[in-house]
Formats: sequence, C-alpha cells, structure tokens
Amino acid sequence: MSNQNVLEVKNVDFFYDDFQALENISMNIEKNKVTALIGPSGCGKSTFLRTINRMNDLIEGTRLEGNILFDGESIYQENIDVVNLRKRIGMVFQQPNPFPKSIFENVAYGPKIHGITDKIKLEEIVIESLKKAALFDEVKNRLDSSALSLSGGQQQRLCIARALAVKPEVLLMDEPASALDPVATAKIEDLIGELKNEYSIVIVTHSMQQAARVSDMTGFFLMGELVEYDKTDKIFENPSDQRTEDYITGRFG
Ligand SMILES: Nc1ncnc2c1ncn2[C@@H]1O[C@H](COP(=O)(O)OP(=O)(O)OP(=O)(O)O)[C@@H](O)[C@H]1O
Repeated sequence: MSNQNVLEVKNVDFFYDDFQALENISMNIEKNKVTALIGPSGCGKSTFLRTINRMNDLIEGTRLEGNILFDGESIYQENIDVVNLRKRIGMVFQQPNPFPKSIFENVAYGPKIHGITDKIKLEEIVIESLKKAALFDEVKNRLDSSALSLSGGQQQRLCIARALAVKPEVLLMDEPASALDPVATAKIEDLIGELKNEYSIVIVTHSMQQAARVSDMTGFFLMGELVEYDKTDKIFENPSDQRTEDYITGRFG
C-alpha cells in the first residue's frame, strides 16, 4: 500500500438490520489532508464516518461487509482493541458535548483513562491540547471553571482539544460547525487548516461552501453510494458525474 493513505476503504456495505445504508464504498483517505464528505440528508455520510472508528458497533442490529485498513491493518479484524482504535481515530460531534466538569478536567479525561496520572504531565498535555485547538489564550486564566460556562464555539474547540489530548492520528468531524454562528464557524475552519499539518481529517458537512473552503479531497454521497471522489477543486469546478454537478449547482438536495 502507498504510505500516503492513512485509511483504505474497500468495498464497504453497511446495514441497519435489513436496511442497506452504504453500498460498495471504496476510497483512499490521504494522510495530512482534509477529506470532506458531502451529499443530501440521509445519504449515509454520518454512517460512513462512524464506520471508520467502529462507532456503529454501539448500534444494535448493524452489520458491515468489506473492510477498512488503517495504516495498512484491518480495523474490522477480530480481537482488535476498539478503545485503542478510538484513541488513534478521534471524533468530534455536531453538538459540542463537553462533560459537566472543569475545562481542565475535560481535556485531562482521556489521558487519565489511558493511564497518565502524573500531575505535571497532565498539565502539559492539557495546555498543549488547548493551544492546538486555538482555545488556550481564551481560557488560560480559568481552567478550573466549568466547561459549560464557555460559548458554543469555545465548547466545540474544547471538544477538539479533548480529542487531541489522547494524541490521535485521525480526526473525524461530524458537522462540527453546524450548531455555531458564522464567527465561531470561521474559527473552526481556520483551526481545521492548522490541524491538518499534524492530523488527517475527515469532515462531514452540509455546507458545500465549507467543503470547498477547508478540504483537499471531497466525496459526494447519494443514497448510500459514493458517486464521485476527487480533488475538491475538481468536484466543485468540473465534476465528472452529472449527479454531482446537479447537487453542487443546487438542482437537488
Ligand atoms: N441508528 C439507525 N438505525 C436505523 N437507520 C439509521 C440509523 N442511523 C441512520 N439510519 C439511516 O441510514 C441512512 C443514512 O443516515 P446517515 O445519518 O448516515 O445520513 P447522513 O447523510 O449523515 O444524513 P444527515 O446529513 O441528515 O445527517 C438514512 O436512511 C437513515 O435513516
């Protein structure tokens, strides 16, 4: 395999009981790039995102066929350590969901679970993660305040800091800015641009403008299929498939 691909998705079918939500998805996700997943509501973007760190395992009656390789190794092989997989492939959700604890404790939580107890080490990780999430300057004097006292945009950056604290390689983001105002959204988008130097990012977004602004690669999903996957410029300027063109020009969806 080429080492520029952090993930290789191979012929993935996905079912919720009898309902097939994904059909024969294959795509390579490149290292240190931002990959955007777009498409109309219900086309399977979030389902697909959750197959990448096996979050769908938590939903009863689901089944996956095909395979996903992460760093060349199947994440669907038996006996895989799913907790470790989710440490390496972190996730940020649509609604900021900080714990009702202090800012510090939110970020320290993951490292603590993974066995780090040394106070100085924890403090280092918290500060570094808050800096990487472009939040440190805004909260450095109130690390012991409740995370719930932060604005929505700050809470989302805190959730990003929390995800970064366990040193993931991939960051999955499911519409991370859709609950935020334009200023907070712009901050998240700037942050994504920074983070790709160090992480590989896969982002689901309803906003084609956002996909065009932040991503290197874009995949267009329609009714469970990956219709087209290419460089973002190509998708938005000269798509190969008529259905992609119809979608990006607003003719449906
Ligand atoms: N837990 C579930 N159980 C059963 N069906 C589900 C479940 N989650 C999603 N689905 C179905 O799978 C299909 C894909 O849903 P998914 O949420 O992945 O789409 P999406 O493209 O992310 O949509 P949106 O943009 O609205 O979030 C839909 O038909 C949806 O109804």
